[in-house]
Formats: sequence, C-alpha cells, structure tokens
Amino acid sequence: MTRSSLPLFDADLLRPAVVDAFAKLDPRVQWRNPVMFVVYVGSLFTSALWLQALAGQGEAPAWFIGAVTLWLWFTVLFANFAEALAEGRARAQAASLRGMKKTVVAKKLAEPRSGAPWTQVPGESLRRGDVVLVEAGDLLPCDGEVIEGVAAVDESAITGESAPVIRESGGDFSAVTGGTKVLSDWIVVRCTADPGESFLDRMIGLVEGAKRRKTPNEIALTILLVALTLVFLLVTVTLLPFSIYAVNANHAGVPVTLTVLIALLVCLIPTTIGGLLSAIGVAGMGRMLLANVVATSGRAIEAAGDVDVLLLDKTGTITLGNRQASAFLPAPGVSVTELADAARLASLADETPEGRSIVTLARQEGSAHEPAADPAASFVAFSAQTRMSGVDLPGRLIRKGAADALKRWILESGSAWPEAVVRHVEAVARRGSTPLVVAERTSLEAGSPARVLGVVELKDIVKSGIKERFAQLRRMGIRTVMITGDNRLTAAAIAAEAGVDDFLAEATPENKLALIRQTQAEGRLVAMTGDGTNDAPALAQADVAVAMHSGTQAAKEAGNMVDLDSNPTKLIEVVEIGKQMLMTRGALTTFSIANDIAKYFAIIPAAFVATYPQLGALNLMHLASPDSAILSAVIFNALIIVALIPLALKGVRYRALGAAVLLRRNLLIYGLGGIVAPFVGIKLIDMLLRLMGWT
Ligand SMILES: Nc1ncnc2c1ncn2[C@@H]1O[C@H](COP(=O)(O)OP(=O)(O)OP(=O)(O)O)[C@@H](O)[C@H]1O
Ligand SMILES: [K+]
Ligand SMILES: [Mg+2]
Repeated sequence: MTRSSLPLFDADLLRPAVVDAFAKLDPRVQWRNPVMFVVYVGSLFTSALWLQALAGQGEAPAWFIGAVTLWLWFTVLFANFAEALAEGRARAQAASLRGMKKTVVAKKLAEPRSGAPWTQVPGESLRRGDVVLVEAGDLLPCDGEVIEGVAAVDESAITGESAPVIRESGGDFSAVTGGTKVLSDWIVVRCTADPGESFLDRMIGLVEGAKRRKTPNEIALTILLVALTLVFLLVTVTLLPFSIYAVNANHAGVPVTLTVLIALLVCLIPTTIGGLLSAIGVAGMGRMLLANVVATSGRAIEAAGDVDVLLLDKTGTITLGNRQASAFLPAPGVSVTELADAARLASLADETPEGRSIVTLARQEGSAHEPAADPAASFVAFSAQTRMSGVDLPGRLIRKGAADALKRWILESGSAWPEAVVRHVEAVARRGSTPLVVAERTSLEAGSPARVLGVVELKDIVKSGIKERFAQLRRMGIRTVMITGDNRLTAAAIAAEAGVDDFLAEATPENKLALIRQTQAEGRLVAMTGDGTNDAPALAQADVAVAMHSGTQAAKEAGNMVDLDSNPTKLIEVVEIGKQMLMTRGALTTFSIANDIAKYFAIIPAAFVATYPQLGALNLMHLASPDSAILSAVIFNALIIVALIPLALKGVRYRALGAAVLLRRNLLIYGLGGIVAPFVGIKLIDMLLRLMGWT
C-alpha cells in the first residue's frame, strides 16, 4: 500500500513550523549549520548597527540598516522554517504509523512459558527480555519475538494491509510489532526492545533535529559550502581597507559601510543550498515513509541512490516463504509410510514451518502411530550452517535436510548415495521446490550402517509480478543476485522464474557475508533484502539493508530499513527516493552557486559606486539606487529560500535516464535558471520597492 501524501503546506503543519522556526534561533542549533550561522552572526551585527543608528550615530540611514537587518533575520527564519516544516511532515507521517501506540496493558509472565502465572503491567514498563502472554483481542505491548504458540495478527495499523497474518514461533515469521492486534489464539512473546527504542521510535529519532547526524554526502557538501563561505568572507573583509584607502588616496567618495559589506557577504555565500540542505535530507526520510519503508539511517537512504548490486534471499523474499511439505518420495525398497514415519520423528521438535508441515503431511499420508515421547531422544535443531535437523534415538540417528549436507553425512558412514534419490532430488528441484533428504544411521562412527529413506518435497511459490520489477531494476542499472541456502537446481529454477541476473546456491550465512564483502571490495554499493535470522549478518554488512517486515526481529535489527509491505522489489522505490534526494541536493547546489553571478552585477557596483564612481557603468540592471540594489538583492536572497521549499520537500523528478543525461539536464535547468532568476527577481523587487516609495 502507499500512504497518501500530505499537502505541501498543510495548515496543521504550518503553524508549528513557524513557531519552531523561531525556536531554532537558539545559537546552539544555528551552529550546526555553518553557512546559516554566518548569516545569523551578520544579522546580530546589523541589529547592533541599527540600534546605533536609531541613537543617531548610524553609519547609514536607520531605515536602510533596519530594512537590511529585517531581511537578514528573515533569511535565517526561512531556512529554519524549511527545516521545521520538513521535520513536521516526516513526524506526522511517522505518527500515522504510530497512531496505534496507545497505552496497552500487558500480561507479563513470571516465567518464559505459557501456563506460567502472569500479572497485569502497563506496556511502557516492559523491558527488553520480558516475556508476555498475548491472547485474542489483545494489543501487542512491545516489539518482540514469538517464543511459543501461533496466532492470527492484524497488522493493518502498520502495513495498511487488512488481511491478518500468521505469527508463530520458530521460523522466519516470528517477529511481532507493538500496537498490532492478536485476532485469534494466543502467543508468548519475548520483548526485543526497551520502550522508546522500537524501530519506529528510532526512525522518529532520525527526523528529530537534535539526534540527526549528517550523512557522509551532507558532510562533504557542507565542507565545500564552508570553504566557499570562507573565501567570500575573506574577500568581503579585505574590501573594507581597500575602500578606505581609495577614499583617502582620491580625497573623494565615501568608504563602504559595514551594513553593505554584511549584505554583500550574505548574498554571495551559498545560503540557498545551506538553508535547504537539512530539509532535503529529512524530506527524503518522509518520502520513504510514504513508500511504507521505515528507514533508520539517513546514510542508507543516500547510499540507495547509488546502489549497483541488489542481493536477495530466496525463501520469504522472492517466494512467499511458506514452504510446505507436499509429497514423500521414498527410496527404492522403502515404503511411503516408513519414510513418513522417519520424517515425522525427525520433525517432532522442529518448530520451523517446514518441520510442522512435515508432521501434518505425515499424518495425512498414513503415518499412523503417534510416536511416544522417548525420554532417550535428543533433538538436533535446524541450523543454517549444518542445513539439517533431526533426532538421536538409542541406536538410531535420523536426519533430514539439504541434499548436499545429507550426502556428506551418509558418505562419512561409508555407505553409498543411491542414484534413485539423486533423481528424486533433481526432479523436485527442477520444479523449483526444495528437496529435503531423509536418512538414518545407527551411530556417528565411520563405517556404521546407514540408509537413505527418501525425499520430502517442500513447495514454495514465487511472489507475483516480480519478473517485471526485476527487469525495471535492470533498466536502472542494478544487478540482481539471489542468494539461498537451497541447492543449485532449485535455485536455478526459481532464479529463472523470478528473472534475477544471477544466483548463489547452497549459501551459508558466512557465504552471504563473504559475497557482500567481496562485492564491496570491488568498489560497488550493495543493497540486500532479506527476512531471516540467518540473513542478519549479511544485512548488517550491506550498505542498504531492507528487512522484510514479515521477517524475524534479528533481520529487522540488522537492517537499516524495514519494508512494511514485505515486498522485495520495494528497492526500486527506495533507489528512486535515494536518487531523487541526491539529485535535489545537486540541483539546488548548482542553482545556489549560479545565483552569485547576477548578484555580482546587482550588488558590487551598488556597494562601491560611492567609492569608485566609475563602477556606475556596471549597473547593467539599471537599478533605482545603490540602496535599492543592495536591499533588493538581500530580499531576493531570502525569498528564493521560501520559493524553493516545495522543490526541496518534494524533490526533483526522477526519470530512469542515464546518469550523464540526467546531469546535463539538471545543469541546464538549474544552472541556467540559477543565473537568470536573480536578474529577473532583483529587478522586480527593485521596481516594487520604488513603487512603494521605499527607495
Ligand atoms: N527445518 C529444517 N530441517 C532440515 N533442513 C532444513 C530445514 N529448513 C531448511 N532446511 C534445509 O536447509 C536449507 C537452507 O535453509 P534456509 O532455507 O533457511 O536457507 P536460506 O539461506 O535462508 O535460504 P533462502 O533464501 O531459501 O531463505 C534449505 O534449503 C533446506 O534444504
Ligand atoms: K546567498
Ligand atoms: Mg531464509
């Protein structure tokens, strides 16, 4: 689902933004933005000069100093306002997600199991590690992980999707989010976040000014802007002695005033981009939320604009991930019932959806005897490293798992790997299903008798519409690679069906991590989309890491974005938003610097015509008077910030064109626009001032 965009200038957001613009006059806030800090100090300076003028000792007429001062303060306030408005919008969007964060009464369990006594506590008192019981009709009091039970959960408050989802312990569907509602049955949940630290809270922290950090690109741009500011500061400061010297040498003219010098400085430094820079970044986060993506890192949004490779996990990301056992294919000489019985024994303690579905299918296939809970049985849990699970009974070890893992296990015993099983495995894999081989040994000693019992087919479905979306990513210049723990044949079948560019099969979490590191070492920016706990290390390493909201808590913690729609191709939007943000920043920087050219013509002749009358010839714009020229330039400089707020908040339009074409287009529009706009704007303001009788 996509949330509807807020109107750009919503009355409910405008008022607080205006108040906030004044609150941001705090020098500690201003200090964070060096370019605007110069304007801030300049405004303080001219304010003092104005007071002096009111007292009758002004360097220029009080009305002139007063008017310049007023517009310098407006410049600071407009920049503050842009930032406050962007923050307000992003906050409002986040609040629409947090709307359900009401006070919830939690049933806190004394022990981490169902049936333990519970006490009622307020949801805010819960800490990481606390265990709660959530029953039908209850709201989830915290973000957490299901450790027992299965329930249908209404997550519409977060995803906007009305169909309930199943949340259960064990597999990749165990994460639950605070504020969502359990519709049926019950679950025992371990809280994974302290109050105020859920991923939604972190995202909100990111848009709040106080906690926001500059991204690497923002820092680089800020350094450039500061360097420019320093150059202009130096130029302006040295103009004063020159002016005084010229007046003394010629015994004629008047030296330039401090007010004019400060006005000149503010007009020349890159205030347009300086004033809008943080608004552009915050607006990017807001746009992510509109796409139903909660970003917890500004740096990741920026990196998204430059992504080269997208790695995706298969199960749960490209496919629906609800792998269900659909058939038993016994080895020669083994009956279906015998295979079903063994598979069932090996799955009794397997809490993954795969394990549970095997038990269900075994019952349907006539595995009649309910295996008694054998006190001597010890269960071997599934792990992404071993890629198998099973049970150890006295004199009988049963395993089920990936074919290559089981093959190694069987060959260790010295037994053969039957050809018939290879054929079953291949047939299942070619259908895009996951084959699980079931086998048994009498002991782990080499040479102990072993037997392969057959293959269980786990069916999964490729999410619809995915192929077209991958084609779109290809057009954007992004390579898609599927990485899966599954075997090569299944991987190849799913890769072909989904239309990815490449795949890596039989991958362990270490392999996934290694692939990302290697790709990054080649100088490429890597995005990763995944849902499972075993994807967490890879997600933590990727530059842009989008965790599926349907996935595990571990995946969400490791990623730097969560897609509430759990849509693997959401990266298309994420990339577009990233590119749009980078382009907006570039466009406004170009515009801001191009602006200077016109300002030279407007303000320099005006500032120094009193000192060097010959400069009058440079008054190409035929402005009314030197005072009017300077004031018009200052007013234009302030108003252009307001005029560009919509562009900063909405972003320039992104089109899937080549990078070079885009750059040329933007240079033309914003470079040329930046040169022309002030000539027109300053002239108009000058005429208006004259009409109103100000100058
Ligand atoms: N419960 C289980 N018991 C035994 N073996 C399993 C179980 N679940 C999965 N396997 C086997 O282990 C392999 C890897 O596991 P898993 O599917 O979790 O890997 P993955 O790296 O997350 O890949 P994917 O992209 O498919 O999610 C599976 O392909 C399957 O052969
Ligand atoms: K400027
Ligand atoms: Mg997985």
